[in-house]
Amino acid sequence: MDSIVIKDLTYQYPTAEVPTLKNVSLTVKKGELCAIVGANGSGKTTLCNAIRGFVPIFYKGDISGEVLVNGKNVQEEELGTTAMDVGFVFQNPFTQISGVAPTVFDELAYGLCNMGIEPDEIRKRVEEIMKLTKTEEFRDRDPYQLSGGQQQRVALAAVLVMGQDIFVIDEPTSQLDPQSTDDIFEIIKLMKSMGKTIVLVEHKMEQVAEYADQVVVMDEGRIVMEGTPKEVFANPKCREYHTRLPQCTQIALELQEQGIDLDSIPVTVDEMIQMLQEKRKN
Ligand SMILES: Nc1ncnc2c1ncn2[C@@H]1O[C@H](COP(=O)(O)OP(=O)(O)OP(=O)(O)O)[C@@H](O)[C@H]1O
Repeated sequence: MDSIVIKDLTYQYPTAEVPTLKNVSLTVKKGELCAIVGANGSGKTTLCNAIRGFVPIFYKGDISGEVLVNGKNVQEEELGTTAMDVGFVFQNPFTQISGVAPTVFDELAYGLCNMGIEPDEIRKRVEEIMKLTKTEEFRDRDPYQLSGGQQQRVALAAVLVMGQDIFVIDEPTSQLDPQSTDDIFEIIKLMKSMGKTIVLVEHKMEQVAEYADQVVVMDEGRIVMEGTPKEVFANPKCREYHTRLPQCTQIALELQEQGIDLDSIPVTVDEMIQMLQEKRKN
């Protein structure tokens, strides 16, 4: 089953002279992680905003084509209704925090309280998600006094607790150090294991190669490449779109350019190890 279906979407902001999204078509299957990559300004965030219905309902502007989320046309929904189906995580966790909850526990409970869920059920769901996301250690702390990485973990836990099936996560690790980035990807891995559908904008290609089922490369508002991480990153065309490659892919391509014969181009460290082991055997 498909969670998100985008059909020939063209969108222009009211103040822009040209469309920001041009004839974008994309299908994300239920339970899969679709990574959107591409240069700054290529339209990744605008595409995310189209999935959650903010484009055009909030931003206005001209739109043609369709965005279906769980079979519903988001342009026909009222602003905010799509949030019942799609959980959204922003680049800056500071903007995600409600500002009304004195502790991390209350922050996680806040959205559920607004939905009118029974207190016992709220407590149960919050405890469970805090355990799964390893945010228990912050439970009594003020969300604003956490580090950026800790805040981002809380932001992910706060959307996960709401129970939607689809998450749109826009550059969650852009301000984080390597350890905090790994912590965020542990939660993304957890979301995948729970069968969630994820659209992730991310510039860290090692993690994209490891976790994505589908990679979409955007350039100047168009989808210019699409496929599995291997299909996209091992294709030399990828380099034309200002997209950095996973480090091991980069090394393999450079070895090949130096005349070293490789049987395949790896996109993850595991694949690279396997390839070198097989080469040693032959
Ligand atoms: N509210 C707006 N009004 C007019 N133009 C906008 C608006 N928001 C974004 N744009 C323009 O749309 C284009 C795509 O922006 P968008 O933020 O979607 O790109 P992006 O790929 O997410 O970039 P980044 O990697 O820098 O976050 C840019 O040229 C940007 O200036």
